[in-house]
Amino acid sequence: MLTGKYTSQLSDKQIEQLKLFAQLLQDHNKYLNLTRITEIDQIWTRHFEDSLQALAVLETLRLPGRKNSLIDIGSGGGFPALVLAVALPDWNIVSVEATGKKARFQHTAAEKMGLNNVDIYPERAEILANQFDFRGQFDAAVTRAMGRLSIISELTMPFIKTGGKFICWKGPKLDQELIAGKAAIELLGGRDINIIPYNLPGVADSDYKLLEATQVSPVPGQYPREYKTIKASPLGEKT
Ligand SMILES: C[S@@+](CC[C@H](N)C(=O)[O-])C[C@H]1O[C@@H](n2cnc3c(N)ncnc32)[C@H](O)[C@@H]1O
Repeated sequence: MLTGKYTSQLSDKQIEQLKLFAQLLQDHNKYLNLTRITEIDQIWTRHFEDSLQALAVLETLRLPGRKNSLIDIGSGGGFPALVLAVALPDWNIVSVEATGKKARFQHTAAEKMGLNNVDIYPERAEILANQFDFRGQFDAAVTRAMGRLSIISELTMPFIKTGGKFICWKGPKLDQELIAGKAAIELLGGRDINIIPYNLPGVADSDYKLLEATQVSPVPGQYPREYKTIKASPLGEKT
């Protein structure tokens, strides 16, 4: 398996957990369609090492004597939620995935990996975001491969506490999405947008970026709107 900056820092136990996760992904992918990436080195780089890029930002949120919390919106086969749950055993991780069979796969995988710091919800983000014990409760809300910035910010930011972080993984399309995305993030109470470029081992000409923003005030109560409205008139975009 091909390791990178973050996967090479994992303990033996964490490596065993991720090896098992890779095996489960390969086995279940045959009928669940969890990922297009099925070759082992590619799983380690494009899924595991990629998911761990958020550690650079998450480590800045740690406060002594208290458990941090993170929510992943649209986690699919478990990225980045389960990978971060392996790397951050002292964090509470919540994984939200609308498709029941993918959420069930994550449940099986988390159990087999012996993870007791992750809860998986087969639910839509825009429903959970209005529930008292989810709204504004998390130190970080993250999302990967979930679509345009102007849409995912509305689905993800309502979960973040004031002072917490919004983090999303982006590729070359970020440049086209950035003006509207920034406007959306600011409408939703986010500031200090920072873009962190990164490379993955063995991936030539990669143009990957992590976008982070700080939640400086609560998301206004009218957001998130219904999904069809979010899609029809994304925040910050001219429609
Ligand atoms: C392209 S996949 C990305 C999965 C994973 N984050 C990854 O990086 O591989 C997007 C996932 O988001 C889920 N999804 C889409 N809209 C959602 C919503 N409103 N709430 C929760 N999950 C959602 C879909 O079911 C799908 O599994």
